[in-house]
Amino acid sequence: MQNAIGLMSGTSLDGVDVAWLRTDGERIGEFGPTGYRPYTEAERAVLRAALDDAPRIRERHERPDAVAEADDLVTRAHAEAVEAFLTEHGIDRGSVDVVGFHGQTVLHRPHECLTVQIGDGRALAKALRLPVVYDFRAADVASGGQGAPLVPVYHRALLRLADCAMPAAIVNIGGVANITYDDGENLVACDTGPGNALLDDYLLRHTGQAMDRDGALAAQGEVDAVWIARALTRPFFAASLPKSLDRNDFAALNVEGMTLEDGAATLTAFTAAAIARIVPLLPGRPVTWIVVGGGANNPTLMRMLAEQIAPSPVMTGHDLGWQNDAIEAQAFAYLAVRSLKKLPLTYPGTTGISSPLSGGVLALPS
Ligand SMILES: Nc1ncnc2c1ncn2[C@@H]1O[C@H](COP(=O)(O)OP(=O)(O)OP(=O)(O)O)[C@@H](O)[C@H]1O
Ligand SMILES: CC(=O)N[C@H]1[C@@H]2OC[C@@H](O2)[C@@H](O)[C@@H]1O[C@H](C)C(=O)O
Repeated sequence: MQNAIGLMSGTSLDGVDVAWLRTDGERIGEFGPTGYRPYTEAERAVLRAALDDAPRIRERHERPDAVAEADDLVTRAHAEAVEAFLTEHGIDRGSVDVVGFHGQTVLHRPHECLTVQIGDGRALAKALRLPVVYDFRAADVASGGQGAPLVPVYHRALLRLADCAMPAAIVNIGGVANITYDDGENLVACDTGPGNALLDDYLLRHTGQAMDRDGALAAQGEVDAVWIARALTRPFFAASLPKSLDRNDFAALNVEGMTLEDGAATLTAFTAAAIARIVPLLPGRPVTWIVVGGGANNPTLMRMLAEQIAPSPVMTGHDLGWQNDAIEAQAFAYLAVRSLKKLPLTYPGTTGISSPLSGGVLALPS
């Protein structure tokens, strides 16, 4: 078993999640503390500017304009996050075997063999004086895979530990939402559509708030079912599995003519309806549904999803005692250990590659 620290900066652009995990890359030995280092408003503005400039990237190592500034920022924020985490929890640096560093995705176009995660793994290894595994998506995309989602293999380990009724589905609702389906034999996964990013962006534009906290606005609005039916005609929803998304693939959809409450309700319901849309494409109908990620903290979204999935009950990871907001960070700790052991990170059912594939790049501190 190895002691790993996982780091995730997700598509919500809210901050860096940190998690400690003990694992041999197969089984979860022990969960540890978790941490969070939020981005400041100024840092978020730089990351948003990087998302705007990233579509100019043609080769994955290019860092045009704001992307270069964001690259340094992401490395620095992660180094700070780990240092604070080690201090806060009294973790001896020498006891950490590896750090799994996802970085920040600024562009994801697997059909063009292009996925870009910024943040410098080698600089982070040097700053932390620890081995760092980074660039988890590149090998998969280079082999013709979607390069996402990567968490399914960790979700499978969580399901085994929880001993859930099969088939089971874990739905992660971050900026983008994704699903892992596990029936004990098949491991199937894909992105499902928007998670919270469309709603977050809408709230930011209209209220200056970063999110619809506790789904309060959406709870007061009316869902525009016609708008949702139209949005669901986009080709992504009819496409077969596997499939993945860039954060901004749905950014052109807007609810600008609606009241603020109706717009929030409609975008929230769109996330739920898009998740339900995946069910007929899965090998079977899940009997266990577990929601993880920030979206699980939004009761309006949870209610709308439960309506879509009924009669199966929908739980959150909290209900199972999981550290719900740190699961992706734990996943990158787990994937880092798998990478060191050259175990597969991705499978034909999760990203569409032809055979199970390892990935990640190791940077040593010196
Ligand atoms: N109390 C809450 N009420 C409503 N929404 C919430 C609440 N807490 C978190 N969220 C939503 O969850 C989002 C953060 O989710 P999460 O941390 O899973 O995203 P992420 O790490 O960017 O994920 P990913 O990489 O999967 O896109 C916030 O931006 C917000 O939209
Ligand atoms: C390209 C990219 O960074 N995708 C993210 C994003 O956020 C959620 C969803 O879209 C998922 O596909 C992925 O993140 C998680 C960690 C994953 O790869 O499983």
